[in-house]
Amino acid sequence: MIGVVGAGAWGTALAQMLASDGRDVLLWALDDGLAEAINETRCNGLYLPSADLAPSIRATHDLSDMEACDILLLVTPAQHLGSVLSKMGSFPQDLVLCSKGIEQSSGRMMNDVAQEAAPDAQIAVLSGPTFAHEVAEGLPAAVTLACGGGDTQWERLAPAIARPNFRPYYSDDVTGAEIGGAVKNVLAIACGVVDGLGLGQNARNALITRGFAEMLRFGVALGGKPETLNGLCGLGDLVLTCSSTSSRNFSLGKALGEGMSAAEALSDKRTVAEGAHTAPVLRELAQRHAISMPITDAVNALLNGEAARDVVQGLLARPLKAEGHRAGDLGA
Ligand SMILES: NC(=O)C1=CN([C@@H]2O[C@H](COP(=O)(O)OP(=O)(O)OC[C@H]3O[C@@H](n4cnc5c(N)ncnc54)[C@H](O)[C@@H]3O)[C@@H](O)[C@H]2O)C=CC1
Ligand SMILES: O=C(CO)COP(=O)(O)O
Repeated sequence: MIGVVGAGAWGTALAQMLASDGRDVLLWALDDGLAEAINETRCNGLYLPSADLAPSIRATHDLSDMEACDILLLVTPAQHLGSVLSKMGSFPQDLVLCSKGIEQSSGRMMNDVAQEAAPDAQIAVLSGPTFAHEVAEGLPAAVTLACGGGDTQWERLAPAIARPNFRPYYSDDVTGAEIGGAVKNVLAIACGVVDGLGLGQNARNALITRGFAEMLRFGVALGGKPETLNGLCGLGDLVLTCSSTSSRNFSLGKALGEGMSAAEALSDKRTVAEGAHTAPVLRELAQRHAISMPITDAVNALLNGEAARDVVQGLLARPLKAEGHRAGDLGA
């Protein structure tokens, strides 16, 4: 049986997608009341109210129930993955990371967090342009499934996860896949700001393109492959998240651009805008590796309370330079 750890919007949507052909799915919810409500009403009213959940999904609040699963999809917010895994007694062979972020307290990617908790498990990363509500509706989507265990892990996971409208593409680049998902959330905040300030579509697409250059510089410097970042979990997810108010990160940026204070915009604690948590640690890592990431710096300035117009002005006033970059080039 396949298990999904985390019953937010994405965990619930993945459970619904996996159960679409009648297969059993066990969904772990942090909140006892939520697990009960899902089992009784077939609805996750807190995080994905629009979906009428399939009968083969069963929710539980008891993490030890997840030990019955032979594959676990991990879908907690990035900052909570370590604490949830530390409460689990044993793990199956395959752990599939679906969270998008970097652990603030340690600067570690989710892969390192999971590998420490479960040293014998093989880690894969599922990431791509996938708004939860669309996947839950059964609309077509494609993702990168980066398998640390290579071809043999892919052969186990692909048939367990693929469905007619949900297409995983194989990669062996766990690092690149993780970096794409984590960095695009920070860049989506910047694109939301441009929208909130009414700066137009030219500006937004300039920011997406220059943001992608940042993602590529950072990803390659940390060991990811350019072709991974050019794919669904990098460019694909960046374009989706930077173009729609369905994104919590884009919406957070938009609110900042419209004049809301960072403190107020961050006060919704129920749903997660991962970019706000990843931005400071991403900046720290970039500085440590001497990688130029001006848009990431700008998002940090915004989250620290600097006025949106001043931050944008600062980006536009940077010295003029060549656009092209080579893989491995850390300069801007
Ligand atoms: N919503 C989406 O469309 C997508 C989300 N993701 C990623 O999936 C991850 C989870 O996001 P969502 O499901 O959207 O979350 P959400 O914003 O819908 O819900 C918040 C989740 O955080 C959990 N939570 C809060 N405090 C916690 C704690 N102390 N320990 C453990 N869990 C805690 C809640 O139980 C809930 O599951 C994020 O990393 C996100 O970037 C990835 C792809 C799509
Ligand atoms: O990761 C996502 C789409 O691929 C969801 O983006 P948000 O977390 O910004 O809503």
